[in-house]
Amino acid sequence: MTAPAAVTIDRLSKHFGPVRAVDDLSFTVRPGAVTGFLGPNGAGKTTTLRMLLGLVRPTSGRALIGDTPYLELRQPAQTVGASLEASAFHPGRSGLDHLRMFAPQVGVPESRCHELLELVGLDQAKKRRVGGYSMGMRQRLALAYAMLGDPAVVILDEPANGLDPQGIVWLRQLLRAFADEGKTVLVSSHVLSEVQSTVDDVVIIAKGRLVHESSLGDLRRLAAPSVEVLSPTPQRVVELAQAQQWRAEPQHDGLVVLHNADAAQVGAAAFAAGIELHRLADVGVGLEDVFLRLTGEPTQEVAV
Ligand SMILES: Nc1ncnc2c1ncn2[C@@H]1O[C@H](COP(=O)(O)OP(=O)(O)OP(=O)(O)O)[C@@H](O)[C@H]1O
Repeated sequence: MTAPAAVTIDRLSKHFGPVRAVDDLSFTVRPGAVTGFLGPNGAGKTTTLRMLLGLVRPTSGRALIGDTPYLELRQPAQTVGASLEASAFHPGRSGLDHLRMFAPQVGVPESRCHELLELVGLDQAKKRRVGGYSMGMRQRLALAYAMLGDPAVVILDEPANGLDPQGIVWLRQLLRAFADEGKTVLVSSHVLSEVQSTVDDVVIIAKGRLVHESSLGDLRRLAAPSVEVLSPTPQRVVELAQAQQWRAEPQHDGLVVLHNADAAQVGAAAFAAGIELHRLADVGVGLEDVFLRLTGEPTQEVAV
């Protein structure tokens, strides 16, 4: 593996005619961690990754591996491993043939192809034509392809697509092992819940722009708890909230939603203040809600 390198996206833009697919985007991805690159469909993730890999020319800005644009890397396959399109394999060739053809370019012996096919769980299927592979098997092959040169930077576009639950656990462990080795791992997804047990850091974009960049822990802290309170005296609940510095959102028929508080705190404070409550329930804001709020996606469009 070459020396670890960070990925830097610096004021990157790509316009397709009137469409601002990526719009003045900046963020960094550090070595030794798994970073989730998140955003709803059409947010600009793939376009960003394609620019990072020199496949699309930016309208403006820079995308760097370490301090070098991809196209100027001296040993690209040993530096960056990417799987952008798991469906781009030739259907008539076997998984093994795909790796074998790529191996001389990467400068690795054929034994490395077998080693990787075993690592991704395709040992039994390596001589079968890729046309007969499932989506999950293609994802595994794409991963083997990306890892052939033991790159320091690993970029995977929606790698969990098509994987079954066991496959997702396997992928999570593999990405963790890569990060533990010091690799820079960038994984895109349009579903936060799919990667929330895998990633250390998150970069969230919407409509081509950065909306959030932090550790997953910091994102979790944004998912503050909320409580639903039903009272015959909602005004007193609002006053209590003001005194306690909770944000209150009065609803209808005596219902008030309090933010940054949990049911135990509200119950105790209402009891101490002698406020009658008819209902008290935690309605915590989950991570996915925070993601939807940040990306401006209406909740009802979320598939469950
Ligand atoms: N070659 C192109 N020509 C015109 N518009 C494009 C092109 N490539 C992407 N776009 C547009 O740019 C925007 C961002 O697309 P992109 O594929 O980068 O998003 P994404 O976040 O990867 O989405 P998804 O999760 O659906 O893959 C979309 O509006 C898309 O239609």
